[in-house]
Amino acid sequence: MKIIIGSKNPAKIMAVQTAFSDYEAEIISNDVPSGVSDQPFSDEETIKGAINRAFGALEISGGQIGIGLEGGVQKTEYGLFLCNWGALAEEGKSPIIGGGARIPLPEEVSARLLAGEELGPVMDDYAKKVNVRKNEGAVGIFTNGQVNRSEMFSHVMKLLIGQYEYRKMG
Ligand SMILES: O=P(O)(O)OP(=O)(O)OP(=O)(O)OC[C@H]1O[C@@H](n2cnc3c(O)ncnc32)[C@H](O)[C@@H]1O
Ligand SMILES: [Mg+2]
Repeated sequence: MKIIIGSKNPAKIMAVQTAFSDYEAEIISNDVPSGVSDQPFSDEETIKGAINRAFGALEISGGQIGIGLEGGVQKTEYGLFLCNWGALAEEGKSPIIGGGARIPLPEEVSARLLAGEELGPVMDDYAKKVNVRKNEGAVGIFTNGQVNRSEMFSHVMKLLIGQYEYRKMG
């Protein structure tokens, strides 16, 4: 089975590899456009990005399964929350969707996003680190390393693969 991930981000790739470790699968990664803004600003937009990446990955490399993982933020009464969504695509079928853990962002970070900046660079600046988005992620920083970005996406992957298996059982 050939599985294509619609991203070259190592935190995402690691999550997909871990999730499919019990499968005999060839896993390929490819940069695929999300078709939504670089900084998605709602669950809907983030889900759409994940689905676009999943089908885009399938189209580019012609495997059996395309995976799209997308990060965004969602406004709530309690502040701006991190949101992360995943989609699993199979040719001719409706996409399987699953969402990740969510936590609020500190006011200082939210204000910059609301002013139009992207979370990736803002996090590097805030944490005084390089490439936070490819490593522990915002979730890793704000949970003191208890849950890093790859673990968060691993959980999303379990939700996707579980639903994929359930669908296959008929
Ligand atoms: O290469 P791709 O797959 O695009 O990976 P990415 O890190 O840009 O991730 P997304 O496009 O899914 O995320 C949308 C935006 O939010 C940022 N982002 C999302 N989650 C993050 C996190 O946990 N830590 C830091 N930045 C994050 C990311 O850098 C983008 O600006
Ligand atoms: Mg991106």
